[in-house]
Amino acid sequence: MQTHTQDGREPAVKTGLFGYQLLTDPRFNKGTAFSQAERDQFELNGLLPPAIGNLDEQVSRRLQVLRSFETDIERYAFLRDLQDTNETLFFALLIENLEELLPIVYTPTVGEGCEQFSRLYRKPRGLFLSYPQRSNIERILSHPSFDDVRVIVVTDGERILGLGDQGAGGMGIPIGKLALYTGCGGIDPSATLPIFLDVGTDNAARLADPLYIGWRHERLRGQEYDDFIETFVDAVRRRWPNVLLQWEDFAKNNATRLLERYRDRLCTFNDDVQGTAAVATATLLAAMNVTGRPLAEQRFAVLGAGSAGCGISAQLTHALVEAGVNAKEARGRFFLIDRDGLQVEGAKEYASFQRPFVQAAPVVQGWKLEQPDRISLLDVVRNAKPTVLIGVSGQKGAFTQAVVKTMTTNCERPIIFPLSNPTSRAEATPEDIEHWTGGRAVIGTGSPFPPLTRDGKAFKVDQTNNSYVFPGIGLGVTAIDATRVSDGMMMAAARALAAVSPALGNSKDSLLPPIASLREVSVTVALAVALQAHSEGLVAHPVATDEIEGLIRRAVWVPRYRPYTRGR
Ligand SMILES: NC(=O)C1=CN([C@@H]2O[C@H](COP(=O)(O)OP(=O)(O)OC[C@H]3O[C@@H](n4cnc5c(N)ncnc54)[C@H](O)[C@@H]3O)[C@@H](O)[C@H]2O)C=CC1
Ligand SMILES: CC(=O)C(=O)O
Ligand SMILES: [Mg+2]
Repeated sequence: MQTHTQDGREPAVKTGLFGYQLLTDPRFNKGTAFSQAERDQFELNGLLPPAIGNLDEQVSRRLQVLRSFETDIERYAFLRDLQDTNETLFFALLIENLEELLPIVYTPTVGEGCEQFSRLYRKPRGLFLSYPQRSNIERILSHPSFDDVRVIVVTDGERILGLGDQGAGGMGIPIGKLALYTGCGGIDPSATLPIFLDVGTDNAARLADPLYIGWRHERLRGQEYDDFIETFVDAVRRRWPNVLLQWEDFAKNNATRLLERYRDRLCTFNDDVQGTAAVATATLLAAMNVTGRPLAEQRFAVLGAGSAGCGISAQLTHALVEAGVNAKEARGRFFLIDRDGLQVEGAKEYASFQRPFVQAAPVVQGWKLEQPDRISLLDVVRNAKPTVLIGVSGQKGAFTQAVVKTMTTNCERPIIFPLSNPTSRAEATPEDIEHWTGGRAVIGTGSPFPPLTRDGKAFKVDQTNNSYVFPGIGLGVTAIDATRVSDGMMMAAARALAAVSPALGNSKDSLLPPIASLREVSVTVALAVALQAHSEGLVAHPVATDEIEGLIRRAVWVPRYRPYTRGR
C-alpha cells in the first residue's frame, strides 16, 4: 500500500521494469500519462505517442469509446482488456462511473462474459490451477508477483450465477468479484488474486467446443475432488497464512460442505451462502421501515433450497432470535421450496445444510393443494401465508402472477425479492410485481433493473446483491488482519448496511443506498466487521478500538499514478 510522506508527496515505487516491459505490465503502465522525465528515465521515448496526457483525460477518452459500442458484451471485453493493460486507468474509470459500469463488470454482463470466456480470452489474469497440475500448486503460488496477496476469490465454475456449469469460463466471476473488491472496497489490486480450480466440466457444449480453454475432462467428484481442494487450501495457508479466501459459485453439494470444513482453519467465507444472507438480512431489516411490521412477525417463503436459500434462512433465523423469537419457532417460520416442492419431513432425504429448514409434517396437514403429491410455491403462499417471498432458484418467471397476487392477500405490503442472477434468471421482473400487486410490494432484485414509475416519478429498484457487503468485509478483514470470518461479523455487516438505509428516515425512499455510494458503504461495513472481529478476539495483532476506523480509511486504495524510481 502507498502512503504519503510527511511533506505530502508520495514515496516513489521502485520497479525494475523499463521500456516495453513497463508499458505491458498492467500494474505499472500509465500509457500516455508517463511524464517526459519518466520517458527519459525508463527508456519509453519512441514507444509512446508524443502527447503527454493525464488520468482524467484518459478516463474521458476511454468512456467515450466504451459508450460507442453497441452491446454490453463488447463493453465487457473492452473493460477486461483495459484492466489487463492499465489497472489504474481501469479502476479510475470504474470508480467514477460505478452505476453505469457495474452491470458490465458484474451482473448481468459478467454472466455472458463467462459463457464467452474462451472466445474473449486474451491475457493472463489470476491463476488457473488444474487437476493435472496438482503436484505443482505450491510452486505456482510461490511466484514473487503474488507476494502481496491479501484476498483470493476462488471458484470451480460449477454454479456460475444461475447459468450452471461454465467450466473454466467461471474464471470471469473471481475476476469480476475482485474488480469490486478494489472498485467498491478499496483493496489494492496487487493484493487481489482470482483463482480458478479446474476439475473439469460437465457442460457438454464446452467439452465439445474446439476453442474451450479449460481442462477437457468430465468433472472430478468424490475423494479426488476433496483431495485436490485440500491440497489447494494447504498450499494457500502455507503461502499466505492470513489471506482472506472467498469461495464463490460452487455447486450446492460442495458450497456449505467446504465452508464448514475450512471456516475454522483459515480466514474464509462463502459469498453465496453468507454474503447473500447478509445483504438479504440488511435489505429486510430496512424493509421493516417501509412496511411497519417488525421482523419478529414475518413468515418467509424461499424458492430454492440451495446455498443462498439456506444461507439466507440461517442468518434470518439468528436475526429473529435476536428479535426475541424462540429458536424453534424462528426456524418454523421458513418454508423452503425446491424442485420437488416444499421441504417437509418424510418427503425425501435432505442435505445437512437443508435439514434445519425442513417443515414438520403436521404443519402441512389439512393444506389444500393443487396436486396431492407435491406442495408447490403457490400452495405454500396460499396456506402458510408468508409475508416475505425470496427467490434464489435461478428460475426465470417462477414468481407467477398467481403467486405474487396471492402474496397481497397475506399482508398489506408483501416483501418480494427475486434475487437470482443474471437478469435473465430473475424469478419475476419488478415491473410485473409492481403491476400485479398494484404497487404494494416492497421489491429487491439480484441484478439491476430499470426504475419503476411510482406517483408519476422514477423509483429506483433496490439491487439486493452481495456486492453491498463482500467488498466491505474484505476491507475490514484485511485492514485489521482478522484471523477468521465469524457469523457475528456477518451479522455486523448486515446491521451496518441496514443502518445506512435511506428508508430509515423516509419510508418512501430506497431500501439500500445508491450503487454510486458503494465505496462509502464498504467503509461503513468494513468498520462494523472489524469492530466485531476485534470484540471477538479474532485479530492477529493487538489494536486499540479507536484506531480501527483510521486503519480502514488509510487502507483504501485510490487509483492515481504514483511516481516510480528504477531499482529492484
Ligand atoms: N442476489 C445475490 O446477491 C445472489 C444471488 N444468487 C442467485 O441465486 C441463485 C441460486 O444460487 P445458489 O443458491 O448458490 O444456487 P444453488 O444451486 O445452491 O441453489 C439453487 C436451488 O434452486 C433449486 N431449484 C432449481 N429449480 C427450481 C425450481 N423450479 N423450483 C424450486 N427450486 C429450484 C435447485 O434445486 C437448488 O437447490 C442463482 O441464480 C444466483 O445467481 C446467489 C448468490 C447471491
Ligand atoms: C451475486 C452472486 O454471488 C451470485 O449470483 O452468485
Ligand atoms: Mg456468487
